[in-house]
Amino acid sequence: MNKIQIIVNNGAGTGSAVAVWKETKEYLQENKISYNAYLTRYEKHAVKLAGQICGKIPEGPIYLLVVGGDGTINEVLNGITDFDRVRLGVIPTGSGNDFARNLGILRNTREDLREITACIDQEQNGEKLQRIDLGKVSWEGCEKPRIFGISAGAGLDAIVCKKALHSKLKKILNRFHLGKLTYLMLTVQTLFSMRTFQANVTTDGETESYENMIFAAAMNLRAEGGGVPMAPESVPDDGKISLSSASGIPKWKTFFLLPLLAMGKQGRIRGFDVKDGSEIVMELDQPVVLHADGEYCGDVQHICFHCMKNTLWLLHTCTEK
Ligand SMILES: Nc1ncnc2c1ncn2[C@@H]1O[C@H](COP(=O)(O)OP(=O)(O)OP(=O)(O)O)[C@@H](O)[C@H]1O
Repeated sequence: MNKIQIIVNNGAGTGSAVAVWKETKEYLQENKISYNAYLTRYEKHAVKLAGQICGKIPEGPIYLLVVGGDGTINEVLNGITDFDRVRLGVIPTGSGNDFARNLGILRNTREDLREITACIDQEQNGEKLQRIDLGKVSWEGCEKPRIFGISAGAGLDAIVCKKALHSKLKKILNRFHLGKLTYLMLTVQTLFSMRTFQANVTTDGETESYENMIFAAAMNLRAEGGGVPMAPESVPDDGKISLSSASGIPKWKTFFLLPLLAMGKQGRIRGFDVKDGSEIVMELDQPVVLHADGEYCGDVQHICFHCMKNTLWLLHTCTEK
């Protein structure tokens, strides 16, 4: 069996990452499981590390664990060069952990590791692992399409993600485990200050126009932003992206509807819409902030979301949450 490879972001989350990594090492040593660990040293380092790991294991499955949050997982997904051979395990240590939460990955390190090692044994015994879709987003002038595990999107949530990346408030509130409050505060502030936009959305060849759009989130999994179910019916391996959008709703009304969105009860509200497709193209009337798994991509007008069906093998037995 190839050794387990582990990419660790010790700076993820609210300070618990170091303790989780210590517990992970203890578990692996107790169970005599050999591994190579790589600690991320700077932003985007995990992209490079994932690529190097794929390159140095010439054959057989690559058992790759990520000890980190959604940003680190996104970087790893963008660095993997051989999805057919990689089997990904996640030990969540971030502040949002939407990837893990959506897939029902437990937030108990030892339980997570037991599941991961059981999946490796399962594969060694010839049993199939679970595979999920990934999303890919490209835009005008992008050097390389960006892969996402959870979601990518334009408008309100993307602007909030961009602001949160450099938010001093988030760093302070994170210390008190109140990071989510930053998102709430930024969402309300951004909702009232942002310009809405017009969008032509083509879903698998069928075009629809939306006036005064507030956000459009292309969901690979069900929820983003710390568990907000933007696409409550989304299925992780159906070969489809769900584009969840809000448009034509007065901002004051949207403000009062946000709690319903947080509860996944937006289904029957006029102005909220979910469209499923394997390829979704958006043409916007002005540059709008775009994110992929919470990472800022650019201010863009032409966006293409594509579903990479059944691309990622997981070292988890997923229960959709
Ligand atoms: N040594 C490092 N120094 C500075 N930044 C780093 C380092 N290692 C990783 N990073 C950056 O930290 C960012 C955040 O990490 P991560 O997403 O794992 O944690 P998080 O933001 O707390 O989690 P979540 O996204 O689930 O809320 C990543 O986008 C990555 O680029």
